[in-house]
Amino acid sequence: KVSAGPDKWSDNFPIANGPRQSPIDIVPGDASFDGGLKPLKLKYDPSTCLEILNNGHSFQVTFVDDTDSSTLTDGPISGIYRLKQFHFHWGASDDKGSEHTVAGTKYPAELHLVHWNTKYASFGEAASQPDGLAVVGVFLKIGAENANLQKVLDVFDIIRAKGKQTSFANFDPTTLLPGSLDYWTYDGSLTTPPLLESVTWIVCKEPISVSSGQMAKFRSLLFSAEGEPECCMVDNYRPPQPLKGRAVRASFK
Ligand SMILES: CC#CCOc1ccc(CNS(N)(=O)=O)cc1
Ligand SMILES: [Zn+2]
Repeated sequence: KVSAGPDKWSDNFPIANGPRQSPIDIVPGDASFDGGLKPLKLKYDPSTCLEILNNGHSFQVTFVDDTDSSTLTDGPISGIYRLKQFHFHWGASDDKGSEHTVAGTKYPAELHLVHWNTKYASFGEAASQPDGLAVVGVFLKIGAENANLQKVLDVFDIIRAKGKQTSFANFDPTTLLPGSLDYWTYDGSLTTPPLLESVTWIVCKEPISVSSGQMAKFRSLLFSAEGEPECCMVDNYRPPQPLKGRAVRASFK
């Protein structure tokens, strides 16, 4: 059975209409440069990479998060946030797919690296706190084939259907980051249910490349489980939500 789309989420998750929902349209001209923002410090240990899973609304690569081996520090946050997983959002065609937009521009896909604040005992505990999570967003732009991304796409045949997972070791998410770590940051939420308003968003200005053929591979995944009518996993992005007076800060001029 296909789950209800973003317009229906407020039925079960009233926070969908809350004051700090994500994603948003980032308008560079409205962002204020903040010289107090530190450079992002991302330190990932490939040996913490565990498995890759089709969870029915995206695919995610999960990490062992019982030590401070893969962390996000500095940037707009204080303390240590541990990498839990990364996943993507994409469209049915190259003209859409990202969750955040930049002055109305949609990218074909967006990478999310999800981290939780170690001042809390676990991801689940952190996810219910206003400073509990930090998600680094990276846009994908059509261009050269991305060899690092290809390592992830190469296991898609094994996780094609909802609920399928396979071990996935020694992958370094650093290889999916752009050359510049200039970013915009604002207070937001998870973009999928439970839509919790616990995310410090950190959206990189510079996209990484993906080829059109690689985007087609994303679209070969299924929302449906084995034995169900096949439903291609596409358009798994939430559209931009009202800013409701929030400030968007830029780490760069
Ligand atoms: C509490 C809870 C829970 C489920 O954990 C997640 C983790 C990531 C996400 C994806 N959210 S996003 N797109 O904002 O990174 C949703 C639920
Ligand atoms: Zn996401």
